[in-house]
Amino acid sequence: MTIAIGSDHAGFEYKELVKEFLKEYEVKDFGTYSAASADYPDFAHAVASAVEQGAYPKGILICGSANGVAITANKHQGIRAAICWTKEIAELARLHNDANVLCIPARFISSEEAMAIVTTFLNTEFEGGRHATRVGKIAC
Ligand SMILES: O=C(CO)[C@H](O)[C@H](O)[C@H](O)COP(=O)(O)O
Repeated sequence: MTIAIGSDHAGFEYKELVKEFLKEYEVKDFGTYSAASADYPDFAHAVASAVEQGAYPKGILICGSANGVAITANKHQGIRAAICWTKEIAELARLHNDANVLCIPARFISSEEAMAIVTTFLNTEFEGGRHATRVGKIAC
């Protein structure tokens, strides 16, 4: 599985750690490529578009609070981007919401917590059933 990843400057360090951590995956990095100040929509739209078009099954976006990248990614019809700050929330985002983009708040969790969230997000399947009915009603 190839994962799409992107961040702004606030998420740059964690993005590099996630890439290192996900050695068993291929990772397509949509930037940013340094810790210099950058605008989160540039990277969130790039990752969201790639996932929406089916080029990658899942994406990971990282900024300071995760709000900016999540708000941006969720503008895309085919995207269900979830802000996750614990692995339990990440598990529910997959089980119940079939989230296809994980949004990590780098300024509010440790790197260890971030890696646990990534692992859970990538290894949890959608539960379907009543949740599929609800997910089907999200698009407007
Ligand atoms: O988009 C965000 C908040 O909604 C992210 O947290 C950004 O990383 C943050 O706004 C960046 O802030 P900075 O003061 O420019 O570093």
